[in-house]
Amino acid sequence: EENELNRVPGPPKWPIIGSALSFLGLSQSEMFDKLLELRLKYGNRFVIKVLNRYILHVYNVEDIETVLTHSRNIKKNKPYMFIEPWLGTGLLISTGAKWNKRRKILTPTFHFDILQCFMEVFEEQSRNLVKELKKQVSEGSDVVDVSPLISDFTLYTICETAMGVRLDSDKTEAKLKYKDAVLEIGKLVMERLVTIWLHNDFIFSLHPLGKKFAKCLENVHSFADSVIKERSMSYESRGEDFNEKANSRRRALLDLLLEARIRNEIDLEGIREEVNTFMFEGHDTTATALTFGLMLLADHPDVQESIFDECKAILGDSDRSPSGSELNEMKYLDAVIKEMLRLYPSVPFIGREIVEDFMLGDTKVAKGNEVIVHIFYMQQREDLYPEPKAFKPERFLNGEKRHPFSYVPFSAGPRNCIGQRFAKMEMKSVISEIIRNFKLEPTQKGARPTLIADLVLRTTEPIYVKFVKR
Ligand code: HEM
Repeated sequence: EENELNRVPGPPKWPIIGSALSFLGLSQSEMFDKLLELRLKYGNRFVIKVLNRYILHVYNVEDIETVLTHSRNIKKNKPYMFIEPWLGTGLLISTGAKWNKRRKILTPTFHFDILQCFMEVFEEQSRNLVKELKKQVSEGSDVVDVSPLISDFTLYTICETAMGVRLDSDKTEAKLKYKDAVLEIGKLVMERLVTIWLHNDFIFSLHPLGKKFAKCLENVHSFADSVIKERSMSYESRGEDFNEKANSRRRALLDLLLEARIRNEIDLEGIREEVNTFMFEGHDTTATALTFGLMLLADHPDVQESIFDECKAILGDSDRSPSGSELNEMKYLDAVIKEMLRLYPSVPFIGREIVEDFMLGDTKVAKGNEVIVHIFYMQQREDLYPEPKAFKPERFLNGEKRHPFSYVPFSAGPRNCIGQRFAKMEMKSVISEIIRNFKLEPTQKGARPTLIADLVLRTTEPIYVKFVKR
């Protein structure tokens, strides 16, 4: 039976190698552009064939809805296997019964009440970040490379909330090594993706890139292991007290896992998988969103003033931090964050390997094929968002009707982002704190960085923002 995807347009599908030549040796930014070019050339559904794999790329809202809401096609596609040595089959990568069970164990961590308890940490870390920025500004370094500073903030926050561990100064070196290794892993994985002979695990392990990868794994894993060790020790020493109400703030995701281990629902290897998964997903995605977000704000003083006014209306002249419910009242800031994630969704595309045949309109997508959902480009379609490149938070304020799947920065359906409410609260906390203390200015008005395809959306050059004290 012919594979119906063979009939879908796309770059030439040569025997054996398929379309691989179109991608050979592309840099990460060329790769990003290539996907746009192919869409312009072949339309909102096209197929890339790599060796014997058919990979269907979709940009239509209806197609995206069909793919994301399928209850059994929840398996991640092949490239996710390249990060499996790092994250294991934790929540992001696992599938079937294992995924189901883990999602059940972990869901309570993101319950509304627990998020309220995390507020204290968001607040403290937001204040620390502002303090650090003030220090830099008073020393004359008012133009800041935002990404490293922001990713410190999100890493401290995820470690203290989800892992129950504070990153004190004695961990500075391990933290830096961890962050460098995460960046390096992204580059290595993308390079491997466009170099098909390195898809083979054995060849990769012998290649210099594979050796570098192994070194990075040591660094990320040893950081995660030290966090687990520290938390297990305090968990054991607290004994029965641990569940008392007074300690509830401290009951982090890692504690749920340690408790599940006592009930034999997860083993130590399983805990490592989830700690590695959440440490990465919980810090890098949010840092990316905030970095692009600050860049957009710097370019839009009017939006900054509206955020400032909203904060003032809710908090008056007080300089205390907003509570969880006050953050919930900040509807304008909500719309700002939505618009940031429309233009710069931290995860620009996601992939599935099809395990059960399904129909996409009149095209059968058979078991074994792969589908890529293009969040980034779909959210910039002119027919969905007039003036798609413009940063206009009002889009999300005036009750405009739009298809629910035309906005999916956190994905949707059964495998949506488990941390989305966490991320939004964290972003609101830190953006409001920054805007209450600074006016942001661009170094070059209207400039937009070159984007690259990586584990999350990144740029070829650092993003600089000028901070001026209010
Ligand atoms: C602005 C910030 C964030 C964005 C844009 C984002 C986006 C996403 C997206 C698109 C997915 C689906 C990925 C895929 O199918 O491959 C996802 C999954 C996931 N996210 Fe997030 N995320 C964010 C923040 C967070 C945070 C703060 C956490 C943890 C505290 C987190 C934990 C996860 C996990 C564990 C998954 C896998 C869920 C599953 O498959 O069951 N994310 N996220």
